[in-house]
Amino acid sequence: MERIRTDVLVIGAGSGGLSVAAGAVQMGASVVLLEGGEMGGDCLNYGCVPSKALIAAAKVADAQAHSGDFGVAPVVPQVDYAAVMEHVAGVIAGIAPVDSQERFEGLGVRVIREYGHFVSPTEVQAGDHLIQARRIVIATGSRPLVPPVPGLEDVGYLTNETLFDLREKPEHLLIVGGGPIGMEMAQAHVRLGCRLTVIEGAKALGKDDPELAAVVLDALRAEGVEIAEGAMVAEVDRTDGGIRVAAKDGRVFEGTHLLMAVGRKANVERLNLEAAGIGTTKTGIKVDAGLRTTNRRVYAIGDAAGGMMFTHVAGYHAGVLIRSMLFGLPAKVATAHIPWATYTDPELAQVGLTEAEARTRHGDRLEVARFDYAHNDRALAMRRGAGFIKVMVVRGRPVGVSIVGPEAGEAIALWSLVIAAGLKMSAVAGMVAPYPTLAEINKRAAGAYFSPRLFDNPLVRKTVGLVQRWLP
Ligand SMILES: Cc1cc2nc3c(=O)[nH]c(=O)nc-3n(C[C@H](O)[C@H](O)[C@H](O)COP(=O)(O)OP(=O)(O)OC[C@H]3O[C@@H](n4cnc5c(N)ncnc54)[C@H](O)[C@@H]3O)c2cc1C
Ligand SMILES: NC(=O)c1ccc[n+]([C@@H]2O[C@H](COP(=O)([O-])OP(=O)(O)OC[C@H]3O[C@@H](n4cnc5c(N)ncnc54)[C@H](O)[C@@H]3O)[C@@H](O)[C@H]2O)c1
Repeated sequence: MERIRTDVLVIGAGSGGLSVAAGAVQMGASVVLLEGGEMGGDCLNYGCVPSKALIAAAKVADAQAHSGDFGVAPVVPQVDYAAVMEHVAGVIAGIAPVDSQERFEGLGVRVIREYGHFVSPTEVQAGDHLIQARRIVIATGSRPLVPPVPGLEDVGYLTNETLFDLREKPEHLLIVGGGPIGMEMAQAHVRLGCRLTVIEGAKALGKDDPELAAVVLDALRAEGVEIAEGAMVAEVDRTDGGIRVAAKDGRVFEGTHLLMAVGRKANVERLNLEAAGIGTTKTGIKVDAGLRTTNRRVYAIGDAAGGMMFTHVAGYHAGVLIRSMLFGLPAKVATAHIPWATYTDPELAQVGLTEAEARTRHGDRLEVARFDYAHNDRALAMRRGAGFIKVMVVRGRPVGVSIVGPEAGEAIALWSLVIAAGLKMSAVAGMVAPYPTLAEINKRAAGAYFSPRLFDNPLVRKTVGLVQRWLP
């Protein structure tokens, strides 16, 4: 057994763990990084990167099929599914060097390719290594949650960890779960020529504002995705031609392949947390506002901490930790400015409170400013005028923004800054966006907030009248 002493031990080399390791080592700490699976974690290998690469291929197919409106003869896309998946693998391979063992060793990190588990409050064993660390960061991520549905294990099913290994196009893909994974993969596959059924136990895209989710669901249905809501899966079995899924209310769905996308489970079981006195919650490792676990020397970040499960959250957590672990400065996580986006077409994006949440919290003080993509010239030039922005404003400051429309995920970033910096709507109104851009939607929403105050205001009219009389 090799004994190692280090300042910082990071368990898990995904989005969160890599950011902590890179930051800590470059600021002078000695760092050991453990990874039992693939360097880069879920995002690079089975999550964001492959899903967005697949979505990009599907967009190309969709553009071929719908080019007629632009005066370019449409064609029925000839999709080589295996080649599409090779494109996905190629994108992963292109990004992989940034997350690789070689790169991190080059930075000075000691990388050990083993799963780790606690043997005491300050020690972790990984293979033949016993690592004692002043600070330990758990960044072990999450895996697909697979519910104990009768018949499921016998029929064989896909998850995000196996989907991108497929090389034969599914003829009829059944997706259980209408969250972001389910809806992104549904649209991508229907555009690549699969039949598609989403079986959702409650409401599809249920974590988003229902008014915005409806725009996305309508678009997916129009493209041929069958979306069954209120269909909680009860049983699964094999038929001659494929797979049958029965819902609790008696509805039955048949297809050739089954993708389970019903949520995530934090990776905590392997860690032997009891040995370190680290507590858990229903969703992950218990942490305080500074991401400290119930063991003061140990932190948990990213999906393992069980909160918002996004790559940019794991990265944000890493930044907060660097501040507190390396400099001993007080640092707390905030959530009000954390955006998320679902990369369907149209995209769905949110930061801060939804309208319903803002109404509950702020009551009559809430004002909602809206603007439609139907009045955004760039969107019209692209024939993509469906969608809108809603800005929830309290006393002149945005407390939440919801956007559905083309590239909504790009547009939401500005509002994260606005909320993080506590800026007012006047700051957004004062910005100049180049014409014609989709980003103008943000300024126009601010304009929509101020226009009733300026245009229908008797005081403003009277003042302007007076000033005009005095002006030479
Ligand atoms: C299909 C899909 C699409 C997604 N798309 C997006 C998106 O578009 N945008 C977005 O922001 N987020 C997206 N996400 C979420 C995103 O992938 C995660 O939030 C992010 O990867 C979390 O980072 P992490 O560092 O917490 O964990 P991970 O990236 O999962 O890394 C954890 C690592 O720890 C390792 N590990 C686990 N246990 C141990 C142990 N005991 N010892 C050593 N190593 C261990 C694992 O092997 C893994 O490599 C998507 C997720 C999925 C599944
Ligand atoms: N664009 C992005 O940023 C992105 C994309 C994909 C995933 N992610 C991350 O990964 C997480 C997991 O995504 P997800 O879509 O798996 O989970 P999710 O929890 O967001 O959605 C799962 C859906 O499955 C439904 N469901 C649960 N049990 C069911 C059952 N037995 N039968 C039928 N339906 C059932 C739920 O009602 C829910 O709508 C997301 O919450 C997000 O954090 C992010």
